[in-house]
Amino acid sequence: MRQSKFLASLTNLVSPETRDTIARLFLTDGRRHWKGYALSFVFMGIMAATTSGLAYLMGTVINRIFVEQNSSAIWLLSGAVFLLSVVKGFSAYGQAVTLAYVGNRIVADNQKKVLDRLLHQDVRFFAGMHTAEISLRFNSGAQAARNVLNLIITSLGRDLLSVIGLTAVMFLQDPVMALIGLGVMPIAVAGVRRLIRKVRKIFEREFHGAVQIMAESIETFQGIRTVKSFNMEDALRARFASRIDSLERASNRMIRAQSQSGPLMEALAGVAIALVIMYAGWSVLHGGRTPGEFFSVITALLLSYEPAKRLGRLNLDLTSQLLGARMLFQVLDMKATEADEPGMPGLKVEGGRIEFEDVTFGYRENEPVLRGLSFVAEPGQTTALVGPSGGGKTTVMNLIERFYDPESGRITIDGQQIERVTRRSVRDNVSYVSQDVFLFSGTIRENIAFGRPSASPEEIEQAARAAHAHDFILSFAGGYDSKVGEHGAQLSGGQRQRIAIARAFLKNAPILLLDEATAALDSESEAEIQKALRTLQKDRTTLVIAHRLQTVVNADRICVVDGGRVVEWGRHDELLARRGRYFNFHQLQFADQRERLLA
Ligand SMILES: Nc1ncnc2c1ncn2[C@@H]1O[C@H](COP(=O)(O)OP(=O)(O)OP(=O)(O)O)[C@@H](O)[C@H]1O
Repeated sequence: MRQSKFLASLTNLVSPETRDTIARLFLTDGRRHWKGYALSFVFMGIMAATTSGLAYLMGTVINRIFVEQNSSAIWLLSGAVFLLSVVKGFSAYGQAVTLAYVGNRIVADNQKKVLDRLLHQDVRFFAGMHTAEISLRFNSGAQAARNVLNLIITSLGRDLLSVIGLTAVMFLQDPVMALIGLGVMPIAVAGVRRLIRKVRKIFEREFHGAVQIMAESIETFQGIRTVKSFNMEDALRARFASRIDSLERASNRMIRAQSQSGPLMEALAGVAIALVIMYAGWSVLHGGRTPGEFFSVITALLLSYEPAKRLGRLNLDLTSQLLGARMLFQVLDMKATEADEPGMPGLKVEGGRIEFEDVTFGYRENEPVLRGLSFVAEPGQTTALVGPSGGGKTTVMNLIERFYDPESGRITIDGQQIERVTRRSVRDNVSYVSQDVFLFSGTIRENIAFGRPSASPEEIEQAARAAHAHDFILSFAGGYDSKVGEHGAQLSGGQRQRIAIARAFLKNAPILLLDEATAALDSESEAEIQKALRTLQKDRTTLVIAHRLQTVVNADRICVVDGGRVVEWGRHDELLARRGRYFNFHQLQFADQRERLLA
């Protein structure tokens, strides 16, 4: 009972939240690497013992050499001091390297875990959190876990053991002097606790400021063409300057708050040393004490000053790191929003017939985008989705890919409801070629191989030929190994699309989702792409968001999507004859295109 009270009083020094975070870190990363930590603890023990030994020897040096004038002690004692210093140096090295190895492993492990967690999140999650915040959590969170553990381990190992050893030396030499020297410690601890809340608040603000600057800078550089063509540089410069300045002010406030413990510690150490000098001076001069004891205590006190200062600041230094660790845990604790139920079967595609039955879906609650949408895309045929902007065409594609699931209604492929099979199997059977092609920084070869990472160079080339991309790829000096630049910045729009088509050829999935480019390409490029797409569509169930009349005219079925429903469907001529929505839509587009041709 008494012991638990004692423990409670000790743990009351920190908040329950802090306690839980630390406990979790020790039980996970700490436990996993206990051998490494134990080894570094041994090194730290040796360091503490040698430091204390050095302080103890100081007393002997003064008494033997200076008071007793024993010349043989000179060699012995200087040899001992040298030896202790060498051992201390090596153990400091061992401790630093061991801790760094364990720490780097913890960072690497946590980064892998965070990445895994993030990859299990659905598209909705990424739409809700900025890339900058995700990457900051990814980097600083993982580092914070290491920093907390290392701070605590070094404080407990090196600093606390040193303080204990040096305190023992002080007590051995003169208990009264020791008590005077240590009497100031509780005041230091109380002083530091006051600063913690302040540091925490500033850190939170600093983190949000850093996220904002990172987010805006990413957007600025990604959208650099827009920035330049609208002459937005000056406005952006001013906006960045004010954000950066306020982050600078927050960092300064943080340093000020963190350093406020400095003057307090220095003053208290000064008081302790002055009191020891007063007492010791008096007792050496009048009380028959030897100067060696005095020197030993002063040396121990001076040596314990740095580790004691670090111990006093531990809680303060931990504050910001603990917040980082908590952010890490928030990511690690996220439920996988894309987890398939255990034991779910895979999708088995025969023809690839897609059916939407009365599907309702909205990205936000009570804001339906699809309102009871139904249609069928027959196997091996091309079904075109047309309709006004914002009508829900891309949303249909998103649901087939299972980026989102419908609120009600059923989506089936060959009779199997896609919500009842694994996401992986659905995506394995679907190729999506969108109008905004995403290329990863790397080579052209790597970007095509995204369609099937195990593909051989011959298969990659075959896919590129089918996509009418082979010739332009060879026209680059590096051929297939040419770099595409970040997001494919070094390729034209038409070239990027042909790379995307090559990816789809390589993937060879039975279902093809095609989001036709709206942007006008030059006619040669356009013709190449059309040819490539025609080959790609052969024998696949193709669902195409059509912007071109040509695609619509040739489609086996056209579905007019408006207001979240399919309002008309049929072949081109049937729909024209009906003189309904499609007819109007077609007239509008046709007139527009005629105008463009005449211009
Ligand atoms: N990620 C999202 N979060 C919230 N709303 C979205 C999201 N994506 C689309 N929407 C909304 O859903 C509606 C349908 O969008 P969708 O992209 O499906 O239309 P679309 O018919 O493909 O249009 P377009 O022809 O212009 O590409 C729009 O009102 C749009 O604002």
